[in-house]
Amino acid sequence: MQLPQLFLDKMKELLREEYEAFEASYDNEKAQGLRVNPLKISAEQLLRIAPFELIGVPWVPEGFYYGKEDRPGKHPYHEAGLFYIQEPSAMAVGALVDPQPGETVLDLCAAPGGKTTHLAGRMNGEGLLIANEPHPARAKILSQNIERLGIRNAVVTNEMPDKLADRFSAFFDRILVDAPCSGEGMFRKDPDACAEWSPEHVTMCASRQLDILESAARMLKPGGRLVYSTCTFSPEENEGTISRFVALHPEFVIEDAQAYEGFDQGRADWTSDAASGIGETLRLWPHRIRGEGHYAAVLRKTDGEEEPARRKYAKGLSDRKALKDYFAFAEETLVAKPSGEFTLFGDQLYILPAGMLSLDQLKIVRPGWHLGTLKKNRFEPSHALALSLKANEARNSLSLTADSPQTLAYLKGEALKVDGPKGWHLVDVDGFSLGWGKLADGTLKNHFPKGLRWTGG
Ligand SMILES: C[S@@+](CC[C@H](N)C(=O)[O-])C[C@H]1O[C@@H](n2cnc3c(N)ncnc32)[C@H](O)[C@@H]1O
Repeated sequence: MQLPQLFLDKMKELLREEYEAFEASYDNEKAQGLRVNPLKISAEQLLRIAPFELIGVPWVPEGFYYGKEDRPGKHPYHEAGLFYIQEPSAMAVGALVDPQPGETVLDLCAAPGGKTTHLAGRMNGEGLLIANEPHPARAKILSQNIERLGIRNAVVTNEMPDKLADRFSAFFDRILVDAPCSGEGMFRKDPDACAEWSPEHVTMCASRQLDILESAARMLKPGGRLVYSTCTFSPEENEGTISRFVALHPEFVIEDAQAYEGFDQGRADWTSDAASGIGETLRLWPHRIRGEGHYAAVLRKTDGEEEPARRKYAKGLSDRKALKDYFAFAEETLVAKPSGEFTLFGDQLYILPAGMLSLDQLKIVRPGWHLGTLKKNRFEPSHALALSLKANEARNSLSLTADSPQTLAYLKGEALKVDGPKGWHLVDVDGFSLGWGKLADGTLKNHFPKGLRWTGG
């Protein structure tokens, strides 16, 4: 592939004796990975049932390489949210954030959701996860991935970081800034990143990264953890950005990020005025590990303003009479009824994650766990609700197997001939929910979303 000559010249000067191995890595086969979704299945179980060969990624227990010929993204298990296709070096970042169940966590540059879904898996449905993405179309894809993975406790916002910071000052236990960058580690995957590259673009990215970190700093609680990552190699956007940030914010210290065999350290000699501790940050190189490359820094906020004494929290619906059709649906269809603070966005019904602040004046793509639509005199469950349920959590289900023609027909949006009681049925593949169908007179009407339906043979 044709890489920008100025980029190659720069890497040669930086990497010296390692440069040849770095350049040669572009001719190697691309490492392809998937990360198991613990909200649905354990790694051991996926290894037992997956029809493709999976080999563990050494630095994350949830991560696996799959083979060149395999297409896990085109398997029904992908539709059931059992895993997320993710570049293996990117998996190191979620592990560094290390969120715990019950915490308050922000993913500030989140689309398409590789890291958000990793964080959500580690939080195990407990606590509040806010995933933000300023580009509207990308925020929608992020929201769809949250839905497919069955995540209940995430809110998706579509804001610029400074606008969020005005609402969420000193609010989060952990924040991830997976910053927009010049994408030098994406050149093999994304030809646009290669075409867009220029020294000026690198400088522009570095300045934007510092702005984003400024907002992140305001939103972190004292004692909180901030993880910064990029998929680029340029020192300006890595050691440079972090050193400038720490110089402006003495209340932040760089912590030792856990390195695995093959990981390299941040280079103090690649930036002027390197922050103390820059050598504790991580560089992942495509010629040293099986992955495209990444940079990551872990910082701790040691001091700063505490949470404001008074906060405005999001309020649930007080008039539950408006939800009578939903309650009737839940009674008839669900074994365990979702509980929490209900909220309506137009006719869309959600449950707010506990501890969510007021959503007023913010652009919200997903205010929480999406239950469905209040229609005239009836309730229609959402795809998100289906994917967040275990097969045995619905009173009626239709169990299919991955290789059955009915599964393919269902994913294509066809109606199925089925015997059983009238009403909503949760369709599952090998015990993992896939979507809804509504049964009447021996025909299951297909409610797999139109935009997700499989086309072709
Ligand atoms: C490296 S990507 C994030 C990848 C994502 N974390 C994942 O793992 O799937 C950076 C994201 O930041 C978004 N972005 C661009 N400008 C931004 C800004 N000023 N503030 C926050 N995010 C921004 C981009 O649209 C892009 O989706």
